[in-house]
Amino acid sequence: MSDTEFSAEEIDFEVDAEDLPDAPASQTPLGAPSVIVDDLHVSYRVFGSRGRPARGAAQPSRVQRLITKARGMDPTAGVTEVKAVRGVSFVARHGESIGIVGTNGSGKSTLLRALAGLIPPAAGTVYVSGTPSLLGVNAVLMKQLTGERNIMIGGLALGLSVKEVTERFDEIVDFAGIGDFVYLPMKAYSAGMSARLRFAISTAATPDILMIDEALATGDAAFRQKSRERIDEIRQQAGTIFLVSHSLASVKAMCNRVIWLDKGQIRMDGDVETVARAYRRFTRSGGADD
Ligand SMILES: Nc1ncnc2c1ncn2[C@@H]1O[C@H](COP(=O)(O)OP(=O)(O)OP(=O)(O)O)[C@@H](O)[C@H]1O
Repeated sequence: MSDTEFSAEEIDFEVDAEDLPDAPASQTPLGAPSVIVDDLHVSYRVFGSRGRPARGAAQPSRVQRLITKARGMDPTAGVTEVKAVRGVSFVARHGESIGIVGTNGSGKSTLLRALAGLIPPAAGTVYVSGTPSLLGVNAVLMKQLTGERNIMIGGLALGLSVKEVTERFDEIVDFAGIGDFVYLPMKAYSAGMSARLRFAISTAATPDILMIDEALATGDAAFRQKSRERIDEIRQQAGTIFLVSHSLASVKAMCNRVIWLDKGQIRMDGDVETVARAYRRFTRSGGADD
């Protein structure tokens, strides 16, 4: 779950729309399926929650109750199951760039993490052809280390060799536009600088399947333009991109298909114009159904 909360009014529909022409029709013919999602369900189990457990929620076992008690928590408190993704199915192909939109809590980040294999499905299956990278180095970047060290760690985590990271170092720093800040600990970076460096590292390896979660929310028009070009390059090399974003402008600029999630289910899946129009209408009506 992202730390950031957005209300429907805050969703940034028009940001830099003029700077970002809509994504051109892909030059790359769509290839074979890269990701097949078949009736995927993902749940979180929240322990120690009070109140009535969700219908069908598992009761804590004797061992779980003992652990809860040993931790000084109320052993009678229930286990609540949050069904974050409920029966999602779709096929993504090489060469596609898919935006995932939906209001807060609709399950976008959970879906992405499940596609990347970071959380196990409660039911259903995800088939992946290629290596997924969830703008992936987030987990390994360490704020107390310099950008330079983080470029090496992140590059290695993405499967590059030390030699390859060294060769691409200048290019990554240039792309991120952080100059000599690369020699300072990342905790000294602004949110925008960190986001740009993360993007630069994550796309240094041309992943087969690139998943981006809200990473482009920060960054000026020039950086967004560069990111878009990089995403097009990856797409042309027949990669698949998933972009979770609250900004319809980013989705329109970077994607050629949109999946709209609502309460953990696919509400609409189709071309950018059609889905964006319907989603905009939905959020402007305060999230009420027509
Ligand atoms: N670690 C967690 N433990 C328990 N519940 C969680 C956890 N992460 C997410 N959830 C719940 O799962 C549901 C889907 O959350 P998720 O973060 O996937 O939605 P989202 O569409 O990405 O939301 P946002 O736009 O706010 O980032 C929400 O009800 C959320 O409260």
